[in-house]
Amino acid sequence: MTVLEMCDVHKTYAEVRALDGLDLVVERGEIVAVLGPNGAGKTTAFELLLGLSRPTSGHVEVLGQAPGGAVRARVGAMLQSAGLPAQTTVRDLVRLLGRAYPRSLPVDEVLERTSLTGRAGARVTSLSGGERQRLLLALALVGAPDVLLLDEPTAAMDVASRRAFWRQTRASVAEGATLLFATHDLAEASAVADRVVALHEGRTVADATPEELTDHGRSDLEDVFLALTDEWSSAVDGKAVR
Ligand SMILES: Nc1ncnc2c1ncn2[C@@H]1O[C@H](COP(=O)(O)OP(=O)(O)OP(=O)(O)O)[C@@H](O)[C@H]1O
Repeated sequence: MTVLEMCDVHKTYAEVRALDGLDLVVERGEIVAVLGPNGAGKTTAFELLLGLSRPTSGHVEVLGQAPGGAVRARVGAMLQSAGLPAQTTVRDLVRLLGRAYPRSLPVDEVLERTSLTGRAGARVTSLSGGERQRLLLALALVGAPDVLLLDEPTAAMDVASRRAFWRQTRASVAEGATLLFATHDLAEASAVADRVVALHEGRTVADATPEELTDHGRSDLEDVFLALTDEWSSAVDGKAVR
C-alpha cells in the first residue's frame, strides 16, 4: 500500500524554485531517508506532506488522501522549526497533545519509550538539546501515528542519544508505522533507512537502497552523493552525464 506519494511536484517561492519536479513514493512499513544539501528542498517536501503549504503544481497524497485535513491525525511529525510552550512540563505537553488525537498512547508509555520518564516534571526550557529532540519525538508518537515524518530529527544529538533515538523510532516502525526522515548525515541514512532518496535543487537525483548506491565501485556514500549532484549539475548545464 502506498503511504506517501509526490508526483512531479513543484513549489516556487517568489524567485526561488524550492521543488522542481520532485517524485517520491513510500510504501507501508518502509523507512526512507531523504538526503540533500542545504536548500535541496527537504523541509519544503515535509511541509507539503503535512498540508502546511500547497504545491505550485503536481500531486501530493498521504494515505490516499490530500495532505492536512482528516489524514493529519494519522501523521506524527518532527519539524526543525517546532516551537514549544516554555512554561509547560514535559508530561503536561505530551498529555495535552495526546488529547488532540482520536486514539492516543498512554502518556507514561510515550515518556518511557523516549527515555523521558525521569524528566516528566521538567519545564521545557530546562531541557538539553537532545532531550528537547526526544520530547519532539514523544509529541510525534503520542497520537499512535501510521506515518512518521521527521525532519532532521537527530541534528542536536550526541552519538549515544542518536543510537537510542533510532532504537525507539525503529520500535514504532516495527509496530506498523511508515517513516520518512530527512538528514544530512549519509552514515545515518545508510544505517537506518531501507531506501535513500537524494534530493538536489528540488529534484530526486537518486532513489535506491544504501547497498545499491555504493554498488558501483564507490566505497563511500558521501562520494556517491557528491557524484550524483555533480552529474545532475552537469546535466543541467547541458554537458554529458556519465
Ligand atoms: N517560506 C519560504 N520563502 C522563501 N523561500 C523559501 C521558503 N522556504 C524555503 N525556501 C527556499 O527554498 C529552498 C529549499 O529550502 P528547504 O528549507 O526546503 O531546503 P532544505 O533541503 O530543507 O535545506 P536545509 O538542509 O538547509 O534545512 C531554499 O532555497 C530556501 O531558501
